[in-house]
Amino acid sequence: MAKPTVDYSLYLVTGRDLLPPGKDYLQSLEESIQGGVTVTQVREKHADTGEFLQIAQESLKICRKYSIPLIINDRIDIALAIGADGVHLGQTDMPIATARSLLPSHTIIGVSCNTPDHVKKAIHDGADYVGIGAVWGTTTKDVSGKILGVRRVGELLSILDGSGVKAVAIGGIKSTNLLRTLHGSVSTKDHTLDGVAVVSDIVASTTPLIASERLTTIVRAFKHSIASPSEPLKHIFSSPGSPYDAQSIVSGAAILLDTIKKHNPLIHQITNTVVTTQSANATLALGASPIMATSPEEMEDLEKVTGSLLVNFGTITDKQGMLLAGHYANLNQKPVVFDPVGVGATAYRRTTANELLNRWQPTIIKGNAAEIGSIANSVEVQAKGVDSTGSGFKDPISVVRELAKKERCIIILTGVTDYISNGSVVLALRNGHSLLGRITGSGCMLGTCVATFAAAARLYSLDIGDGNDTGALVTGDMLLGAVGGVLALTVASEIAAARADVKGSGTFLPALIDELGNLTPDVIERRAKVEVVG
Ligand SMILES: Cc1ncc(COP(=O)(O)OP(=O)(O)O)c(N)n1
Ligand SMILES: Cc1nc(C(=O)O)sc1CCOP(=O)(O)O
Repeated sequence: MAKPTVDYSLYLVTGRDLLPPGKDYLQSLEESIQGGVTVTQVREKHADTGEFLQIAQESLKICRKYSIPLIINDRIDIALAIGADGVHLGQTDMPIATARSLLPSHTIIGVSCNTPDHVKKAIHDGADYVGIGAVWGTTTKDVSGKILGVRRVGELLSILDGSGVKAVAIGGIKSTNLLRTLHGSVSTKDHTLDGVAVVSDIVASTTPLIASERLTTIVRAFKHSIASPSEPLKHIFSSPGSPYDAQSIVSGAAILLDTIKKHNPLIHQITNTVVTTQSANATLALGASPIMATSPEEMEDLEKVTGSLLVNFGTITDKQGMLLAGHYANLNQKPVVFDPVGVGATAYRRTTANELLNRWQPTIIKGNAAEIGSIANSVEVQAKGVDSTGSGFKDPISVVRELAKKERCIIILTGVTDYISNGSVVLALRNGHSLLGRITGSGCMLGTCVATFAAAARLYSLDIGDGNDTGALVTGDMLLGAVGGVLALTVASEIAAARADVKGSGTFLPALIDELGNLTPDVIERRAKVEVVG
């Protein structure tokens, strides 16, 4: 008998303790399957053998009725007794080889993994799938000291690349963090999860059919979005699928300025106290509206109405607000721009950056060489406070491309030449003026401009009817958003610096705000110095 092909998309792990009062276990299981559960594991941590056997037999009948596989947690004897399709083994349970020798050859065997060594061993021992967890915190099981975060799930998936072993993530997965879980848990070779294993978000629901339908819709949308990513601004590029060329990029970025003025998006900025006013003024000058809210209590409401979010942690006083804002921005498919100011300077900043990046997916990360180096775990460029020392990376093109792939977002590396990559194309932008380096917060204003253009990139995609990808974390061509934001500030700086009334940095700042306000798509296009360099 051949091994069954298992669809791991929505893997229900049962938990009778969590059923709402009055909800019957078998009724809940059947409704969950009707809502889209594709495989079920019976997990009984407190039942004695007789009770476990009975629950397993009854569960099997329901799974057979809907033709989905049934897996037994820990107990080989129960799996054998009922003729289950598989077993799930923990790290301290029976070794895979022993289980295989006892079970029919077509039995699916899954194993829990929390470290790279667990994954390597699972591949070596011939596991059919691994359960990687805990991805988030959960109250269903004690996972203290074992919470991985989505980015480490991605690292474990990288070990599975090419092995053929399937993978689900488990631990704290809910409809509210599912899309983030799926998007964040990806190997550098684009190996994604085969599915997610869920207990409480389904079992604790009074309406498990609706709960599993909600999860199924998200998993399907994600799989669809990954299989058929949307085209960059279609009408600008000569033919569908054509590679980016510098002229099309500049045109696509420049027209976003019209979109900003048309929609006047709200740009939510959690930024540092040094630059709040000038960042808000830069937003207004571009034709958008700033909101500089920081209280955690308002993030859920705010991210429904914003155009984009900027998280700049020059002064980290609002960590809880930052965590929630990014979470809700992801949930509402809004672009998130992360400006990890001075991230290399202290251990606290590094830990905070890690925490934020595990909680939400940035759309764009923008930083100087020291900041980008720190996020990339490189020691090539040293930091001095919030500034870089030295001239930058020997090979900035590879740095931005690799980091964009790893973090699954656009990377902007600022400097005399700015480099931008989406993980495949790398652009060099050579606009700007040295006076930018003589005012405080010009880097932060750049983040503001990028967030404003990112909001426009999303709105543009909605305007042209291309924003319906519910499986994407954000829609719109964010490479163009990044380029537009950088060009706006750097081109405006050149025009401001050339004005007769600008005598130095003091007169430069107001002139810069004026010239941001005077920009037109034509001016940006004419003055842009953009080159595809990789
Ligand atoms: C799919 C999946 N992944 C991981 C686990 C955890 O199994 P284990 O480590 O054996 O812990 P217990 O479930 O026995 O508490 C799982 N059950 N399913
Ligand atoms: C059974 C289990 N195993 C985990 C692991 O990390 O191995 S976490 C977990 C519980 C998952 O429950 P919920 O979906 O309610 O968070």
